[in-house]
Amino acid sequence: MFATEFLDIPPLQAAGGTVVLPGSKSISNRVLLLAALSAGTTTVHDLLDSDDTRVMLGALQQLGCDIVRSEGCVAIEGLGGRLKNARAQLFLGNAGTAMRPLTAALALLGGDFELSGVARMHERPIGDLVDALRQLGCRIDYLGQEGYPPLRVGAPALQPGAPIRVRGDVSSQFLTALLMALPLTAAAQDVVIEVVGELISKPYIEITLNLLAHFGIAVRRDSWQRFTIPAGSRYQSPGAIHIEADASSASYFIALGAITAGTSGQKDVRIEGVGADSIQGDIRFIEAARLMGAQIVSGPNWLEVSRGAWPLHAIDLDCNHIPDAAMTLAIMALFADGPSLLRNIASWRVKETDRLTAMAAELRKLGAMVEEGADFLRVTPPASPAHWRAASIHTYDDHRVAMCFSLAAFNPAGLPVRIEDPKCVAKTFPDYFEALFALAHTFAARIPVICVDGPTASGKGTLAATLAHRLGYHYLDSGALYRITALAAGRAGLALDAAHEVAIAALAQRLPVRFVGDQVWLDGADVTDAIRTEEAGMNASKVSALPAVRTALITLQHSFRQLPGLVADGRDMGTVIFPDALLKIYLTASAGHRAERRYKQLISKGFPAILDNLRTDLEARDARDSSRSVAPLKPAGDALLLDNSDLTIEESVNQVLGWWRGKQPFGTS
Ligand SMILES: Nc1ncnc2c1ncn2[C@@H]1O[C@H](COP(=O)(O)OP(=O)(O)O)[C@@H](O)[C@H]1O
Ligand SMILES: Nc1ccn([C@H]2C[C@H](O)[C@@H](COP(=O)(O)OP(=O)(O)O)O2)c(=O)n1
Repeated sequence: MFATEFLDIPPLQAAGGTVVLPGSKSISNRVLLLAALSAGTTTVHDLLDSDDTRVMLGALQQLGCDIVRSEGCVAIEGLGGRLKNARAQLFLGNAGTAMRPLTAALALLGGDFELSGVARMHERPIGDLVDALRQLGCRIDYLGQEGYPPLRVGAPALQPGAPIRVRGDVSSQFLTALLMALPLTAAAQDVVIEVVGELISKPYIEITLNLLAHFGIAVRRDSWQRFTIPAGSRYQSPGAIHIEADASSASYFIALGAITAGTSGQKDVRIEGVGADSIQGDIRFIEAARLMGAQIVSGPNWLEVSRGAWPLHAIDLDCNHIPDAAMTLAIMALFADGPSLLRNIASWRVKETDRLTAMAAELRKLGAMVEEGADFLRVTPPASPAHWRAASIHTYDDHRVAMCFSLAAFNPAGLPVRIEDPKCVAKTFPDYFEALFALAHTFAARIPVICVDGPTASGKGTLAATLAHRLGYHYLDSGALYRITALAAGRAGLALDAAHEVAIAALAQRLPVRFVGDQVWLDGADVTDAIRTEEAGMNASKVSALPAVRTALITLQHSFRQLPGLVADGRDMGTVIFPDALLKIYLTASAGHRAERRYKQLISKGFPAILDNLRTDLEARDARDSSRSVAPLKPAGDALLLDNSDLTIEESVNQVLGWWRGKQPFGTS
């Protein structure tokens, strides 16, 4: 997951390959609650691991539910309709799929509960559900603003009998919450729910009914107005259940296939985990994508998508049946041959954020003309590539805003897109950007590189690794490659001199090296510490002076240039390996400072060190690195010099991040 302040996505060119999608949030949280209410143990396979499911699991545990996780599945021991803990303070984050159904279930089961969430959750209405539950005799009090969480739930004085009326035109989650909870009161008589007003998001109700059937509750539905839970209904665990992948998440990859030409190796985008026969309403996004020109084929649990019409066809569509996935249509509209109208999407206003306003504001930043109505959005794409803008997309703590706007990186103007707070995707798809980058392709020249070159112990590694961490970029420690080569040569019995240049270069060419987090593996052995000694550094300096060795390592170094970007440190990153890098830093510090830093570093790691010797050695290494014939250590002509003798690490990092921001087209957001 990218937990950075922002993620800059370089201009993307093409996409192809297979993505395996995470489980559906809607199905996951429904199944968790139903499993908890049931008698018996339910083993849940492919459960989504995300913020919202963690919130639900945490709440169920607080209520006394036994939950055992193992590889690929979670076992829930059902409470059989009786809570073990009837007092709890439940913090439910921003998970509507936890707040609403838990409110209903706990209000019927009775106890002393407080349900709260993040600030945005306290702005999301729940009054219609509370009103419906109060008709039954449930005791629910508002602890803040009337009609919104946080709530206190007490013991009910249930008066079953009359039909329960609930509004259906604000959020279908109210009806879902009642449908999932009311079987608790249906032991002796039928329970009837009547929907007041036009029911929105019907497909989500279909998911609820489908899952209830899995758990032994056969709800009778009369049109979309009246639902009857038959007397004698009892939750019964199905034993094991598989969670379908999230059809709303599939929308980003369906759109990806529709707007991109395939890569040379792979024509289509293949999506695994969900097929056209999914029980999720958002799967009907397929129809909308086809209307816009996408070519889609499907089989059991998979979809394959490729570009058909290009540019895409503009559409005029009632999106009430696919409220979440419709956000992706708004981004596809940027690539259409005229204005697209997305209608009947008023529910966007009460989601994670006011999505109508948010989408309009962010689409405009990209250069689109957008008309925002009470319940519609009209998107006119930028008139030509020159009308596109490089935008920093504010994401409003809304996972879907972050995910759908990433696709704007395929703009024809070749502009990057900045996604602010990219970790908000954790709500439903923590590894979304990794999945996107695994399929997306762009020219290497478009993948940004920051080079940090300089003498030993100037702090290159520290600076480069920190920059990479802060930007979500890959990190190349090129010195490590020379250190590993020297180690491998030594282990092969080769003297590190010109006489063995060809043999050492041959070793370097097929270096069996793997970087795993902070660890370095050579041929199956952990060499992380072995390459960090001063002797290893000196040996690296020796092999690095051999021209054939340098040539042998070029391809390996270039292979680190991957989406979304790279920070590389060494001696010749800016001069030889990545001469087109957007930002080149030449980092220095006085020999005295450097010797002292290295001394402290070695001592802290438990390596013996003598300060004077270190200084002599590093000056010898500087001299060799700077005077060799090939790729000598020197600043690139366009490098920015940074002497950090008197700077802290944080000051150096901030200085370079400031330079980096100054080179981006997004302004200083
Ligand atoms: N600006 C700085 N001020 C003080 N110490 C630093 C600074 N930058 C790095 N260091 C410390 O100096 C030591 C050497 O840094 P390192 O990144 O390994 O250097 P290099 O990669 O250039 O050899 C580390 O212990 C690091 O914490
Ligand atoms: N791009 C590079 C990186 C390192 N080298 C050589 C020269 C250096 O003395 C050794 C070791 O580099 P490394 O960056 O690991 O060394 P320091 O951490 O700066 O002490 O490798 C090189 O020639 N070119």
